[in-house]
Amino acid sequence: MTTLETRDLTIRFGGHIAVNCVSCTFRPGELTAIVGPNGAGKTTYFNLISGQLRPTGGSILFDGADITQLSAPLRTRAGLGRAFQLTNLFPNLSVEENVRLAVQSAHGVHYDMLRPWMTRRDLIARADAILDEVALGGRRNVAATALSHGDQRKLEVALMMALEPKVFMFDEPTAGMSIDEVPVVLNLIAKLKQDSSKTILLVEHKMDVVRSLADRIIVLHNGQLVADGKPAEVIASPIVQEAYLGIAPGKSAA
Ligand SMILES: Nc1ncnc2c1ncn2[C@@H]1O[C@H](COP(=O)(O)OP(=O)(O)OP(=O)(O)O)[C@@H](O)[C@H]1O
Repeated sequence: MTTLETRDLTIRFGGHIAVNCVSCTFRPGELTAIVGPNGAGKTTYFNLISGQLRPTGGSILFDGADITQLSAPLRTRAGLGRAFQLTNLFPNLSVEENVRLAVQSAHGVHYDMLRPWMTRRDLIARADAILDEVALGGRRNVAATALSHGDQRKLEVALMMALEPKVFMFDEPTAGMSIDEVPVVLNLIAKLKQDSSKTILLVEHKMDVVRSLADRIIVLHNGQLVADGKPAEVIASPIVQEAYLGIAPGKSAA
């Protein structure tokens, strides 16, 4: 079964082809790491899938439906989860308020003067559980904008979890985090993996993170898909050794 598929997905910026005819399928219960050197097209590929960019060629299928022309918000509503950027959210609201709003949105609960949201104990409990999972319970009353970089990344993950998507897309989720903050996010992703109905895509530079989490690795290089397979096979392949890890054939990877 396939949740998500890109067919010959392509985008040109002027004369430069940032993503070049990438065909790939993503399945539930599988965490696919997307790796490749700087400028390989990983983030652009993510932006195409989540709808931040429109392709110049090819198509994207989600649950069998062609979503190539669907807006980013509609893709989110359909179940494609991409970590939010706090600038697009409510930076002056507290951590707790942000998570509650995301939970509320996921359950289709809108502002209702006759029924204050505080009566929805189930949704409040869900928001509290997510805050605990991302280890932000102690920061619940802090304005999102006042969080440390690491805590902001955790809040982004919390908001994505609150929306209960079918596909989770993580773009370097631990980038810029201090060493003691990293395990919280990695453990969260590992926990998400236990739900076999979820499809997880992870763009990641750190090979130790990729090794510990990935069921499969795809490699982008100059916008093209150059390798796709089990982590051990892909890491050992000559193209990854040379193009990505910068290791001459015949030598072993670190
Ligand atoms: N909006 C844009 N306009 C023009 N060129 C762009 C645009 N976005 C990306 N590019 C170019 O497309 C190529 C792929 O960039 P992208 O950010 O997707 O690479 P990446 O693999 O995510 O790199 P990194 O690992 O450094 O984040 C780069 O050459 C980049 O300069």
